[in-house]
Amino acid sequence: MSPSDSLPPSHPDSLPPSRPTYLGPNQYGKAENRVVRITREGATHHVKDLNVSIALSGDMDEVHYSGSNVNVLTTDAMKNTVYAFAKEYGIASAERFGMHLARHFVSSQESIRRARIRIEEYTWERITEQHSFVRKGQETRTTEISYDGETWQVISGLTGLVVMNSTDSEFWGFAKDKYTTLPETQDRILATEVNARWRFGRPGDDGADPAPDWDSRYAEVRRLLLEAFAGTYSLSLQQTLYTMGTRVIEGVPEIDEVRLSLPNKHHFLVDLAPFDLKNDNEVYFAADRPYGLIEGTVLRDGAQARIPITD
Ligand SMILES: O=c1[nH]c(=O)c2[nH]c(=O)[nH]c2[nH]1
Repeated sequence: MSPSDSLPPSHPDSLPPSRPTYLGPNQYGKAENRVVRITREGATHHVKDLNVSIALSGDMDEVHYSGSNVNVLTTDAMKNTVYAFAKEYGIASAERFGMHLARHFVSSQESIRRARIRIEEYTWERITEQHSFVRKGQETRTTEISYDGETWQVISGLTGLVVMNSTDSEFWGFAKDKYTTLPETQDRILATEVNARWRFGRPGDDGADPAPDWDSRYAEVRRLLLEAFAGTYSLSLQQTLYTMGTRVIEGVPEIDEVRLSLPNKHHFLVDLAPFDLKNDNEVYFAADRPYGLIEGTVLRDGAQARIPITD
């Protein structure tokens, strides 16, 4: 039974007798507020990444029956509260943050009797000591093998490897037309989900060439991709893509081609000025769509592009 099921429904006696329906359990709120909070300890950054869903209930008969909004705290205000609290109080833990929000809504609004805060937390592990992170949860390893009786082609890869640099990323100097509104930035979060495929130029055929050790190559490519992402001071995701591909080609002699598809997981600084709070690159809205999609192939000198462009 969800908490809302236990709420007493509006009593039919309180309605005009002619009314054929009455309002049962109800709740409302802002779902999936994606908040990323960066805390800086010198050059060492800490990340909290939450998906916060708020559901409030209380004296909400009138808004349903007559449309009167006097008791309605806007879902927009709920969203703003998440971001403002992230700045003002930080996010020590999802539980503490959720309790803080729930208490706030119930105690600050007379019409709100119950608050349910659901939080999903995405955990980030460090790639480097300071500001590069990989999201916990296994990526998917992929491979595609073709053989025509003579020639082997092996294209291996990974999908869903989510990484973030909480600094060392700029984006400015771009072309501007009359629809360009994106502000230039000298310090932004750079986050992406690495989707990579790499083609072995010499896959071996149980004959002359010994086959590569597939598992150790996979581990090596993954490590090189992460190190290149973390270690690149980025002026664009395109530049980071090229560096990542190059690092793999340089590091693994059997690989001739790397294709990367990198969605730009945008993190927008939240404007906290309306609440008299300064956002010093601390509180971000993690948007899930639309997203930039940066794709490209990096080739060893002399190699042909053979990885199909499927995305
Ligand atoms: O690294 C980026 N490359 C782009 O092409 C682009 N376009 C955009 O709006 N933001 C970004 N960021």
